[in-house]
Amino acid sequence: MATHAEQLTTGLTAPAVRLAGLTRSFDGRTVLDGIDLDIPAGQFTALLGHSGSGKSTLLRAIAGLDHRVEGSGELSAPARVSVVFQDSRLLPWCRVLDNVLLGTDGKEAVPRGRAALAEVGLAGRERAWPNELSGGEAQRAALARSLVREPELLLADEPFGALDALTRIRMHALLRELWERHRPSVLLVTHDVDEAIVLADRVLVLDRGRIGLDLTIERPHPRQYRDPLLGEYRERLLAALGVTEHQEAESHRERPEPPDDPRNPTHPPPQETHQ
Ligand SMILES: Nc1ncnc2c1ncn2[C@@H]1O[C@H](COP(=O)(O)OP(=O)(O)OP(=O)(O)O)[C@@H](O)[C@H]1O
Repeated sequence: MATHAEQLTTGLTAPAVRLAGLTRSFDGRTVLDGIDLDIPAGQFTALLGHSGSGKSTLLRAIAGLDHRVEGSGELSAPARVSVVFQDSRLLPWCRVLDNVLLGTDGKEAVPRGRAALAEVGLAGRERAWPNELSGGEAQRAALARSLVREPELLLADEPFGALDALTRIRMHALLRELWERHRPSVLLVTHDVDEAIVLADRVLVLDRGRIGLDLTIERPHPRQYRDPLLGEYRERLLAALGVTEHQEAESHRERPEPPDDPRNPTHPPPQETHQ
């Protein structure tokens, strides 16, 4: 198993991520059971799985945050990796721009930070404190913080999981737009089948420590949430998760009717939830 330092020196290779026999156990319980996976450079991939199936464990291993990954696995990742979590992890004592610039240096960092904030729709909020931001705005700032590092690989662990449904839909559009502009490889961990199908070009299902389904979504973007041609993918993913349509609908009953085009919501702009 390569150390993360070794991984960092490997630079950008194709594929962006290559896992071979990746294994992780906790107290003798195997969570990741010899995972083989290539993620080509520039691909937008989503990872679905039940709670506790090991999605975050896999993401942490790829990010180099877990040094106890076992097995004869080989893990290569590109040099610049950014991770976005469900909570924005902004430092409360730093203004928004300073949060975005954390860990960067050089005189060009400040304009890059400002540009990243503008890209996520937070121009003018540079001097705000994190507690003055809504949940959605804080996640926008977290995305700006990851963008400023110009990542070759963006790892996102349920980045929209704590947001209300309308804000989530707007963030889907934003993330996809950012991907189209910068083309990093993306691995998005999510519980939300629709989020995976609308955003990603490939959806993986993690099941009993292995990749149980590896599905390429062949529909052009922007995708419409109610596109009947996405229905077949949805059914296959739900079947792989062992979930019925009814159970899935019950799991997020609060979800509003989605707009047909996520970039052009027909709903009035929602007020993003304050933390
Ligand atoms: N540091 C740890 N020590 C012990 N067990 C752990 C640790 N980290 C994860 N686990 C266990 O590994 C399993 C997978 O956890 P993980 O967080 O990767 O799942 P997940 O698919 O991301 O779940 P969720 O969707 O609920 O976030 C769980 O059973 C969890 O309890």
